[in-house]
Amino acid sequence: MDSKNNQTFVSWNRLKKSFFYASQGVRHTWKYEQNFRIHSVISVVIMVVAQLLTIPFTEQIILVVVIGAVLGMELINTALEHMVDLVVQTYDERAKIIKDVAAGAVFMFALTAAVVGCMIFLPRIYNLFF
Ligand SMILES: Nc1ncnc2c1ncn2[C@@H]1O[C@H](COP(=O)(O)OP(=O)(O)OP(=O)(O)O)[C@@H](O)[C@H]1O
Repeated sequence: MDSKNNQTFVSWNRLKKSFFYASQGVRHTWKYEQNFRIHSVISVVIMVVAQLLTIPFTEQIILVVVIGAVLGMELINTALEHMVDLVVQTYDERAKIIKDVAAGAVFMFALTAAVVGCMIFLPRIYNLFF
């Protein structure tokens, strides 16, 4: 950790370190969290299909925002799980509530993303066949 006194407006070194630590967090989550891997792969597939179906740019932006929200929520959920495990080593009803509610938040985001995906893709897929 370098000193935060004597700060310049932008320290490229600190910015580089921030990206590095953040990427380590993403890598850790990718390695240990199955849901994150599933959501990431689905996200790539969705964006590829959006290109193939030539979905308008504004709707693609909506997809990117929704996908980013789901993946970001997965990362926060993972951080919360680790924080709970750090503090609580035994069964605790409050730990259960924290983990379950955080998982519920991911679920809500994923559900919202699925609804948005259906609203964008279903009419196009329907038009392809009928
Ligand atoms: N210390 C605890 N006390 C009580 N219940 C717990 C505790 N730790 C985990 N649980 C329960 O087990 C569930 C799974 O917790 P765990 O930490 O294993 O998450 P996980 O299986 O890794 O979840 P995910 O697959 O989303 O990463 C929690 O949602 C919670 O209901």
